[in-house]
Amino acid sequence: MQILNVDLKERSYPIYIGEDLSYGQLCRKALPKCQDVMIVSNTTIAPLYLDKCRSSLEDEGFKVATCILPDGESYKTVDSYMQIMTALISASFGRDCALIALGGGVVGDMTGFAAATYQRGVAYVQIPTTLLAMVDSSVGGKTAINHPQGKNMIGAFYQPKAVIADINTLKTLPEKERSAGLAEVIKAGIIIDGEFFKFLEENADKLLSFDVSLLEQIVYRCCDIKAKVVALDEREGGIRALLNLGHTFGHAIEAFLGFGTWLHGEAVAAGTVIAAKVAEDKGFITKDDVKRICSLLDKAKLPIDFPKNMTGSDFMRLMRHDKKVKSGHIRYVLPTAIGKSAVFSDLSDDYVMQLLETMR
Ligand SMILES: NC(=O)c1ccc[n+]([C@@H]2O[C@H](COP(=O)([O-])OP(=O)(O)OC[C@H]3O[C@@H](n4cnc5c(N)ncnc54)[C@H](O)[C@@H]3O)[C@@H](O)[C@H]2O)c1
Ligand SMILES: O=C(O)C(=O)C[C@@H](O)[C@H](O)[C@H](O)COP(=O)(O)O
Ligand SMILES: [Zn+2]
Repeated sequence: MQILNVDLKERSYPIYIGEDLSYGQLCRKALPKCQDVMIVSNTTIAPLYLDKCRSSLEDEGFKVATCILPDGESYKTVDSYMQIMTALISASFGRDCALIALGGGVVGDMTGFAAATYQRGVAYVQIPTTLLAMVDSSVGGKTAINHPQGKNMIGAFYQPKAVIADINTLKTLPEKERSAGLAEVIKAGIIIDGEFFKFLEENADKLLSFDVSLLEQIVYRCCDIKAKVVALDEREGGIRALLNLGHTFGHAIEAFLGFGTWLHGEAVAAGTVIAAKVAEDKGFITKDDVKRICSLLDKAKLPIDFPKNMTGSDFMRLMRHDKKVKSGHIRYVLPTAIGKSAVFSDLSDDYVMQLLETMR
């Protein structure tokens, strides 16, 4: 087992990465005085991992309740959030309880938001079971639910007490979901770590096979990058915005098609290509680097084109809700090389809209 630390002073926490991790023991370490825990999961993950998780927690003396939500991005809603609240209130859980998010990014984001708000804040632990959740969403404390008009519009920055990434759970993850996770992995390389991007290129043929050692290296490297970025800028005042590469365009795609039509990772992949092409048009990045980005995403079986029924003005309308908008200006994260990126706030709406039209 490998351990990383997210260094946030009194809100610091460990990330455990390995195979067949003992959830109960690691949760006990994170929640030494806690008795009541509620595992939040969904109807796909529960039959696979709930029993193991529950008995491991019970072995450590936790009293365990469960809340099983419907599966999918289309359920990352206020209704599901209310379902968690109702389960907590019905179980008479108090401020000393903790939530355990057992699942992918959807379960993790919703559980985190429920923890942030139940009785004004209770502890929670992330047990990510998708590649995307292991490399990105379980770390850093961004928690949220969607609003029909925009992605993650209701949420909070609220850090977990620990992250427990058990690589073995990825064995049951469908290939399409593995691809989606790779979008965030490749993103990490593009924005900040050119060496890592090269490593991914060198291993491109193996990225979609179940290679425990490769997956563990990837999860470790991504968590290390994210932990460092979050430690520098917990609430996205500066460098953390780089983790949003591809998301301004990607979130617009998700909202346009209806949440759950494209996977988050798929939308981020297509959004990353748009960002790279905008950067190329502006002369910030070479044609060759854009080619490398497209080629690696393509090898990971991710879309590199956005839905062609989406117009430039559809993008602009939806991107108005981006959380990086400041004083009415959409701010774009653009790659400037492989391993380098920056935020640009001086791109006019007309310019971006027309460029998007030429990409259709
Ligand atoms: N908070 C953050 O920093 C952050 C970062 C990235 C993404 N996100 C959010 O994460 C969400 C996407 O997460 P995701 O890609 O994990 O999607 P997801 O949570 O929907 O999980 C993907 C699918 O895989 C299933 N699944 C999960 N684990 C499984 C396993 N081990 N075996 C078999 N099936 C399994 C799920 O039930 C679901 O059907 C989006 O809502 C996105 O906005 C948040
Ligand atoms: O952790 C971050 O910061 C990120 O931006 C990671 C993203 O991959 C993630 O999808 C995040 O939820 C997007 O945040 P949002 O603020 O644009 O909703
Ligand atoms: Zn993302």
